[in-house]
Amino acid sequence: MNAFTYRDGALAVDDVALNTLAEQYGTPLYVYSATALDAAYQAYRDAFTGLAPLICYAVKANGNLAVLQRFARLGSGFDIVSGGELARVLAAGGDAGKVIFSGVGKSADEMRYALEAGIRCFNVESINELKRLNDVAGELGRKAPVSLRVNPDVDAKTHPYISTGLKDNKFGIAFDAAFDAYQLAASLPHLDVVGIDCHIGSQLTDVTPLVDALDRLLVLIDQLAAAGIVLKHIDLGGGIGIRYTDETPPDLAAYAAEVAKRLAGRNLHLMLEPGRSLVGNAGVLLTRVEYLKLGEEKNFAVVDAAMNDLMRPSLYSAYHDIVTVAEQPAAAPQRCDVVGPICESGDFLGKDRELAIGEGDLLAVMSCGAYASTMASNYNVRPRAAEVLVDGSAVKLVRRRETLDEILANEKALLS
Ligand SMILES: Cc1ncc(COP(=O)(O)O)c(C=O)c1O
Ligand SMILES: N[C@@H](CCCC[NH3+])C(=O)O
Repeated sequence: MNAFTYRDGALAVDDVALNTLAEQYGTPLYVYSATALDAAYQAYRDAFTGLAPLICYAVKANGNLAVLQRFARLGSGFDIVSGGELARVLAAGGDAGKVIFSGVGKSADEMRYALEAGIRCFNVESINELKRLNDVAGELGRKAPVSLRVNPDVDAKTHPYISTGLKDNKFGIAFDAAFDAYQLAASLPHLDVVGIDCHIGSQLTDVTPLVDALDRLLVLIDQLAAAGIVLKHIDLGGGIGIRYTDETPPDLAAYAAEVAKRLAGRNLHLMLEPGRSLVGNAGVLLTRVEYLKLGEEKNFAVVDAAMNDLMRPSLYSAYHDIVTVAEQPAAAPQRCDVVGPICESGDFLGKDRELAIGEGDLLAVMSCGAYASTMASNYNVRPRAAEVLVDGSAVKLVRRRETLDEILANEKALLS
């Protein structure tokens, strides 16, 4: 189901035409569909029914508080990678008892914060992190629940920047070193070894590598059990891809069936950390054409959104569909690069797109619910865009457009 469809001549989400949102809130503007968020979460629930997994939404994909609140109300847990993300989850009413903390560089302060908040589990990524966590938990007189993130060395077959489960990636504890790491963890007095996890990469269109990783973890789980280290949960990470253009996203039910087959008869609670697949197609970025620059070699549509708003095309050459909000625009179609106002040649949202546009027209950059606003910056002193959440006919502003005062305030206060 696509949440964004043409209705009465304009692209709309639920009962709301996107041009009315652009007029009211200005552009660039992120628009999210509450219905699509709920549907994506429910799709996981339905596919994995029977396994009753704890779904820990990966906050890094989209940390807007309204999005987190929506998932929290549906019963979701959260996968975080920083103290900042934990603060967001708590501010949104998320349950600390359903939070897992991933990431290779947890600071002692972040560990303290998470321990005091009472999170569910630390996904530990190195021996030295185990030792640090043991020390911090000891200082607080607590036991830290831990899972080891095992790097299964399987090829997720995705973009090299978002592949995480190979030997030469920085993530996790090497498969061959994991058994010894567990023995160390079990011997440390302030750690409680509860689980195992892996996350091999993002935007996967084939579940085979995920299932291969699961098979590898199960071998280790059995070796550990034989040595008296009995784990309570297995966390398979995220990684399920979405359709940006012509990809076929994996079938969740088929993935769940493979997992169920392998977990049958084992006393292991399943956890998942989906990010992109819960939010990616629940959002678009609205932007207006400022100028058309028609040239001999190339045409450019200079729009008011840029790489600071949406970094994925510049960073990964990622493809996002770009469509006119008007269903039948007046202009004749022409081929152009859709570029932003930033002083970088890499500042583009799309290349060689056939678009029927004139200056002032409104465009929607599709599939912008994940890794879009969260990766935004103030480069070229551009304010972060506003964000709205549409639910049926209700529209809620969930992030104001940043003001220049807000951007300047920090340093201004320190000027002498
Ligand atoms: C540890 C961890 N968990 C979960 C995710 C979410 O991944 P995705 O958005 O591909 O579902 C990521 C990001 O790749 C991650 O690094
Ligand atoms: N930021 C990446 C995904 C990174 C996943 C984090 N481990 C993207 O936009 O596709």
